[in-house]
Formats: sequence, C-alpha cells, structure tokens
Amino acid sequence: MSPVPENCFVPTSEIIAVEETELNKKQRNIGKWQKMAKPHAFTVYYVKKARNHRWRCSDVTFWCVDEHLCNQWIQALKELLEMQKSRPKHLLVYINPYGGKRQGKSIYEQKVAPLFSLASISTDVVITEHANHAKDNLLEVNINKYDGVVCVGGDGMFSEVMHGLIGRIQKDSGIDQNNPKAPLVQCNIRIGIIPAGSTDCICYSTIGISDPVTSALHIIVGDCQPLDVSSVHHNNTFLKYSVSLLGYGFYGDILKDSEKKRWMGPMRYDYSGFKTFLSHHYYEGTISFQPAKHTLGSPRDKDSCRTGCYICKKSEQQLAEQHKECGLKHEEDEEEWKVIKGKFLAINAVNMSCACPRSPKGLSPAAHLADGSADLILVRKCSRFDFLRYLVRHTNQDDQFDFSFVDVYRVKSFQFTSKLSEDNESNITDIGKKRFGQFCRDHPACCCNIANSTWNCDGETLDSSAIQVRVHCQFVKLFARGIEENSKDEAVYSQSSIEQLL
Ligand SMILES: CCCCCCCCCCCCC/C=C/[C@@H](O)[C@H](COP(=O)(O)O)NC(=O)CCCCC
Ligand SMILES: Nc1ncnc2c1ncn2[C@@H]1O[C@H](COP(=O)(O)OP(=O)(O)O)[C@@H](O)[C@H]1O
Ligand SMILES: [Ca+2]
Repeated sequence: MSPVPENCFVPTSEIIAVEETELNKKQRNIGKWQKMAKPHAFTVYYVKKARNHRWRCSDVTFWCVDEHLCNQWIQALKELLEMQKSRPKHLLVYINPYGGKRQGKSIYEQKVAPLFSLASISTDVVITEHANHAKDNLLEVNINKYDGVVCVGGDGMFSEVMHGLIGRIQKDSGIDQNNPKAPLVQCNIRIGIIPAGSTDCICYSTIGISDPVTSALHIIVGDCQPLDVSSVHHNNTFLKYSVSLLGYGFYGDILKDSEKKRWMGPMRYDYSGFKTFLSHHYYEGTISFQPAKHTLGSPRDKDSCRTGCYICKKSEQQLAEQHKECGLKHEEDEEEWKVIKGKFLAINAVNMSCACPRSPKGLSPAAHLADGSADLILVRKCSRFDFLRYLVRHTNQDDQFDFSFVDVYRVKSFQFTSKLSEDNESNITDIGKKRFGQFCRDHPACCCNIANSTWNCDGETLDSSAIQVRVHCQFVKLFARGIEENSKDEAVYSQSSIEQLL
C-alpha cells in the first residue's frame, strides 16, 4: 500500500467519502505501476483547510497490487465513516432563487449537490416560489424523516426556515408563541446555511467565511453549533425570532429603504446605507433591560467566541442545570431592570458578532453564539462626523465602543418604547402631535425625526416599534462549529488520523 509522496494527515471526522478507483490505461502506465499486472486503488476524499476558514474537498488515491488488501482498506474506512453518527444522511433543502445575486439555484446545483452526492447524502429539494413558501411548507412536512434542513439564500431565508421549524415544534408541543413567558421547546433539528444572499452574516459569523463549498462540507461532516435566539413580542403578540441583528434607527431605516431597491441585489444596502447615513435621523425612546449576570464574558472583552468556546460551554452547563432543577421555571421577573431614556441614532441588539464580509469583526466582536445573552449597543445622537468614525471602526482594528456616545451592555432581555408611542398612549387626543407627527416643529432643520423608525429583524422589518425581547439560550442548532482559531495550522493533528492507520 503506497500513499502519494506528500504527507497527509486527516482526522476520520473530516473524511468525506471513500471510493474504489477505476484506473485507466494511462494511469496504469505511469511510474512503478507500469510493471504490475493489474494495480488496484481507492480514493479518499477529505476536507482540506485553506486560509481564512475556507474548506475544500481534496482527494488522495492509494494504489496496491493486492485486490483483497485494497478491498479491506475500503471496507475499514467505510466502517469508520459509518461510526460518525452526527453526520446527516437525508436532508430537506430549500433554495431561494431570488436571494442575493439570484444565483442560489446554480450555486446549489454546481457546488453543493455534487458534494452531497459524493458523501451519500440524499436530499429532497424545494425551490421556493414565493416568500414564506419554506416556512409554510415546514409547518406540514414530515420533518422526522430528515436529519437536517438546509437553506440556500441569505439571512432572510435562514430566518424563514428557522421560523418554520421553531413554529412547527411549538405547535406540535401545544405551546402558544404569543405568550412572551411561555417555556418554548428547543429546536434540535440542525439547520445548514448555504450562503447565497446579500449579507450572509449568520453564515459568516458561525463559520468564519461566506463560501458555499465550505458550508456544504460543514454539513457533510455533521458539525453542530447551538445558537441563541431572541423572541420578539409586542404586548401579548408574537412578532418574530431573531438570531443576528435586531436594529432600530440606522439599520431599520437602511432595510426599509433597501426593500424598494431589491432589483439592485446586494448593492442596495450600500445605496440605502449611504442615503440613511446622510439623512442622519435620530429617534427618542426608552430602553429598559435586564443585564445578563449569568454569563462570564463582557462585550468589551478582547477575546472572541471561537470553536469550543469556554463561555458558551459554561452557559450550556447552566442551562442543563436549570432544566434539571426547576424544569422550565423563569426567574427573570424578579431581576433588576435598568432604564435608559434618550435620543438614539441606532439601537442594535445582536445575539452574535454579526461579522460579515462588509465588517469582518462585526457589530459586537466579542458577542457569543451560545451564551444566552445579546449585546445591546446604544448609539446616541452625535454629529455626522462622529457617526462616520463609529461606522468606519467596524471595518478596522479600532474599538467601536470607545466613544462617549456609544454604550454597550450584555443583556438577557430588553424592552423598547419610542417617545412617539409613549406620547400617543398618554395623550391620544393630542391632534397637533398626530397631525405634525412627521416633522420636528421646534427644529425644522435638525435631523430629529418624530416618526418612528422600524426594527430590522435579521433582514425583515417589524410592524411595531414597541417591542419586548427575551434571549433563549442555545435554542436552535446549526451545521457549523463556530469560527476556528488558526484553523489551517490545527487541522493536521488528530488522534484518529489515517496516518496512524497506515
Ligand atoms: C464607511 C463604511 C462603513 C461600513 C459599516 C459597515 C457595518 C456593517 C455591519 C453589518 C451588520 C449586518 C448585520 C446583519 C444583518 C442581516 O441580517 C440583514 C439581512 O441580510 P440578508 O438577508 O442576507 O440580506 N442585512 C442588513 O440588514 C444589511 C445591513 C447593511 C449594512 C450596510
Ligand atoms: N421564491 C421567492 N420569491 C420571493 N421571495 C422569496 C422567495 N423565496 C424566499 N423569499 C424571501 O426572500 C427574502 C430574502 O431572501 P434572502 O435569501 O435572505 O436574500 P437577500 O439576502 O438577498 O435578502 C426572505 O425573507 C424570503 O422569505
Ligand atoms: Ca449570544
């Protein structure tokens, strides 16, 4: 048995497939194999880790003269693969053909489907025909026959699939999602994201790159990354779940404007971003929150959440203990609320860093994927120039929280009410306020906007500006492993490497 000359160490957990190789005449007539009557061979397809968290499918072919020995190797390696119990065998795939640059279908067919087939994963594929197609379909399909659900699209498409799955599970368990304090049932079926959208922040923040082949390989090897999910309510009405950004003011206004420019594709965000930046609107309101005392980290930490994160593991243990001790009891009501009134350019609540190609470190670089908390970032009224300085820091190494007009808190729940809705509630008959609600009567030239902004919830707008939000620790699971530290160097060492077998 003779491997290719170059050394190659591969953990069995990162072998994609093993196949007998048919050698053609040309191959048989090279090198020393020329002298052998009939060489036999098998090929091992494996994950090759490249720079910047990019994964590729590579292969190595092993040749041998003894057919029996060759078959034994194939058999042994296939048995090892069978032992990888976390790998999916049957997947349900939803493709949004209109997401991002409208390449979802070709990305799936050309880059992902061949890999799934190589890894013997069978699929049922649905190409969506309208918004909410995937969500509605998930409410009726037999999900038990699948080992996971894959969405091909952007954050909006992921959000749709997640809502379908969570909604389905709550419905099957008789849980009323409209009750903000309802003990929700966790979603254990994993979701895979093949990035083909405009921002792809959820994929980027959980894998470290927005790349369809890398994501497909994380699905094939059966990775599992829990994610915190925020539930958003208006009084006793359920509005949405959020995993990445819940943003009011700047990001809400960008989204609202950009929806009208969908034809521009991902560029719509640059156009609307620039426009919204120039408009420089701020919004008055009251934000109340409960600090996340259970989690070990802080939003100003220098270290980021990485694969096997200690802080997320601690939260997982706490969650398990909570479930053991008091079932699904809630202690949140008794804990202190901090109240902040003010004029804000942006209010951003993020359950993860929200890193994406536009901002590789994200809105909150030290936020954790699965610690049961969100980072609440309050950007108060400031000059346009200061706001620009703040934005630019999302793209370089400088600390974006080191400004007098920016505050950041790690929270487990929060509420927001705009001044406009407070005023309307307290004085509903004040006709003047209602009639001139769109303008600032005192300062016509200033940028204050008495109208409400909208919430941007993972790329979907919310109808209500007054919301109540609660973070649910590790509520859904992804086919991901978090961002690997120095992934390229670490990849080569493992107890269970093929090299040991050879
Ligand atoms: C002078 C240069 C300043 C650049 C600042 C850039 C900061 C970018 C931070 C982006 C955070 C993104 C958070 C994620 C939001 C997505 O959920 C949402 C929907 O995504 P998709 O469905 O894939 O379209 N995307 C947005 O809301 C767009 C934000 C655009 C920011 C310019
Ligand atoms: N076939 C379809 N036609 C129109 N909209 C769709 C379709 N399938 C999904 N959608 C909706 O498109 C929205 C945006 O999708 P997404 O894949 O996130 O693209 P983008 O990143 O460009 O916003 C999602 O909210 C989803 O509900
Ligand atoms: Ca979190």
